[in-house]
Amino acid sequence: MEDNSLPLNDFHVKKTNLLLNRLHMFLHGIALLSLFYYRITTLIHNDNIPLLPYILVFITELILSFIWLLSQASNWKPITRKVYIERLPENEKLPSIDVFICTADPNKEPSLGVMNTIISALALDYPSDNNKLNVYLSDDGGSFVTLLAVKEAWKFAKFWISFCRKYEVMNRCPEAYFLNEEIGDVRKFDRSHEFVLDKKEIEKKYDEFKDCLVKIVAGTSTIVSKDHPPLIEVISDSKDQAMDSDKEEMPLLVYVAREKRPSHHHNFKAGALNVLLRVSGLISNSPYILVLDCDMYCNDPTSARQAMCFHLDSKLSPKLAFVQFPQTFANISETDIYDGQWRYLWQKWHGLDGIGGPILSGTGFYIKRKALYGIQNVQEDVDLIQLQKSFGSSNEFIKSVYTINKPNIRNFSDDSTLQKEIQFLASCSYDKDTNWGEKVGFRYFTIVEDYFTGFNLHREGWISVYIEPSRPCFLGASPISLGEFLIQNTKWLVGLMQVGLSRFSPLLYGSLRMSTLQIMGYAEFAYVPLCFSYIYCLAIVPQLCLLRGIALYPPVSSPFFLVFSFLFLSSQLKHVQEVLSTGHSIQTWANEQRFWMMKSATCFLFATLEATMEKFGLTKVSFLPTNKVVDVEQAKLYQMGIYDFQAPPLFMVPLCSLYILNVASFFIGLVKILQDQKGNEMFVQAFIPFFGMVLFFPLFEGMVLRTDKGRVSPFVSIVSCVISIIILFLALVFSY
Ligand SMILES: O=c1ccn([C@@H]2O[C@H](COP(=O)(O)OP(=O)(O)O[C@H]3O[C@H](CO)[C@@H](O)[C@H](O)[C@H]3O)[C@@H](O)[C@H]2O)c(=O)[nH]1
Ligand SMILES: [Mn+2]
Repeated sequence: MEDNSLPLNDFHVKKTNLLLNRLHMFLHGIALLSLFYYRITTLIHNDNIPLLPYILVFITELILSFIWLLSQASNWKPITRKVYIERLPENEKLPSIDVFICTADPNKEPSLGVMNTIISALALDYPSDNNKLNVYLSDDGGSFVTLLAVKEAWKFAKFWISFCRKYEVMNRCPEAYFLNEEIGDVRKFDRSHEFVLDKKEIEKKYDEFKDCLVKIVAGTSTIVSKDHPPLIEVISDSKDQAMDSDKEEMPLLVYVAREKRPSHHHNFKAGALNVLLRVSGLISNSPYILVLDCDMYCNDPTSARQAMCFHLDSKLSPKLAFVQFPQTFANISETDIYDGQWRYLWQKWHGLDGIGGPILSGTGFYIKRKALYGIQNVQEDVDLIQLQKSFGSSNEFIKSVYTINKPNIRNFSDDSTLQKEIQFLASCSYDKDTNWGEKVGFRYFTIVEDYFTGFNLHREGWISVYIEPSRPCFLGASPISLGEFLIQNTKWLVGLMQVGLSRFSPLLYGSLRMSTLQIMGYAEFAYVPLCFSYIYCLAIVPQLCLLRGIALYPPVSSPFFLVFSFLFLSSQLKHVQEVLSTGHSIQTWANEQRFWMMKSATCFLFATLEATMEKFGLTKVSFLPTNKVVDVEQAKLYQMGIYDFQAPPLFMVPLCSLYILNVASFFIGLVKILQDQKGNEMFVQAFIPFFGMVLFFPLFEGMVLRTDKGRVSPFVSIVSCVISIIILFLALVFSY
């Protein structure tokens, strides 16, 4: 029985972090003010300084300081949460859950991975009688391969689920289970003869399932259709039903391919999720929804119960929109050279949790259906026209909006009116002239539907919570090559910048409706791409001025030299402290620094350009799914912690050009400093390229020392050389 006196969850403020963060904030803030003072007074009193480089440096310092200021919101009050699932009410009293899984392209998202995600969701540790657990797959590729594969997955899942339940298996993703033999969880059973036999049997079934998938993939077209009617199918084979009457209850599994027409914009993942919201509304209509990307399998079957510890907490629940778990990845290498685990980001989520809730992060969250519908309190007296404007013209669907908590499972297969209605809800024009994507459901405005939907919910007064259990509840597949990482980051940053440049800018749209800290938290993400200006300036201007003997920073003998040194040390040491306190090594600090600069020089720049161009109607932004097919060569390099520089030249050329420019400036500059005896004035300007040169030593290796496939291609090296020589030449010839 539920014990009402004991809370279902608990949180505590991370006091040491809070104190360190605020101390850093205070000291670093004062140092920044001193820097501004130095810059302004030098500008006013010193007639000899060359204006252009000086002002460039100052402006970009201001931009970086602005982003730093915004980023302090997520440092303000970091908290961590704990749940007590043993205190949840008994199974019969748990609310039902719909799981939404999205896939878009069987060529980029191999079926085996997608099916494993589906199977792991079907096997969640949650009551599956009375349709407490329902899984919906959205297939945006509308591909026959996926439909056939789902049917096979369902057949295998029946055996798999009973195996998992019988032996209390923790890792319910079959591929992962058979890959990393689990010892701890089945210790009770591992010596039993029965277990050994059952395990052999299920492993054989899994191999058969895999063989079957291979055949399906080989024999079916994987073309992604952009022009097809909606297809919705409840997966179950009635033939087996009688035979299986003694077997366990299975969750419901529904395959949904929404209608696609070239003439209709499909709004990417947000569009797909909204179709699932509507379709599931007429079938299971669960009050809570778990959203998963097709490559994010359930690694801990208790995630639903963990989430319910918040959703069923009577104090939190009325305002709680979603419970966010971190995105963790199964395939991060030891060295994590591309910062694929997003350590830095999830730290921020703890901080945002302390000021109203984490940002929605696309996958691994349990969200309240009502929050997505924009109805905090159901008002019975709203008129139908108004409701149709909000939810579209399906009266059946509108009815479902008012019966969320009374799931009314309907037998889809025998009910042709229901089938028709669902087809209508999955049609590509249903959204048109309604509030879908604007005030209802996942929001369409940007390709980062997660960030923007969460932002809107927070703005409407909802809160969210972040829980990071020690055993990751979900594990995904991270990209493993530099190129993929940079492309993926650019995609996100374009989306964020789209918001930043629009009327939805958190600074405007959020004001009056959200707390200042929360606005800052959202604004940091929307504007962080602007840091590209700082990195470009820092990687070019001081170096060129060094060659010309122009000092941009205070001499070592000046008291302001201390200010600059302090700023550098304070930011680096703060980063080191965060890295160490989250259990990582100094190597992680270097990797994160390097990757942040790489992103700034490429993703941040391109995101700003693309979002600006879109703003002026010069381009159209689209959401291309990240490639999840593993290249063996790339995987090898990645595991060894060696950079794969075979990224698109568009990314590599800026990086290599800046590197060459810095190496050249450092050595020529050093000679010049020694000749002119200008060590005092030029110290900072020699230090900057030196730091870059050392930090980016892997680029030097890639261009000069390496001969393997992942080195920088000679073409990129030559183009970069030419570009840096031109810049150096121009800098030496022109006067400022
Ligand atoms: O038109 C589309 C495009 C994508 N997807 C699905 O969306 C998911 C995420 O796509 P992916 O290519 O893996 O994007 P990532 O860049 O890895 O995704 C991150 O960023 C997205 C945008 O912010 C979030 O939606 C994701 O949850 C988050 O993991 C995948 O399951 C896709 O199949 C669709 O269903 N329809
Ligand atoms: Mn992904």
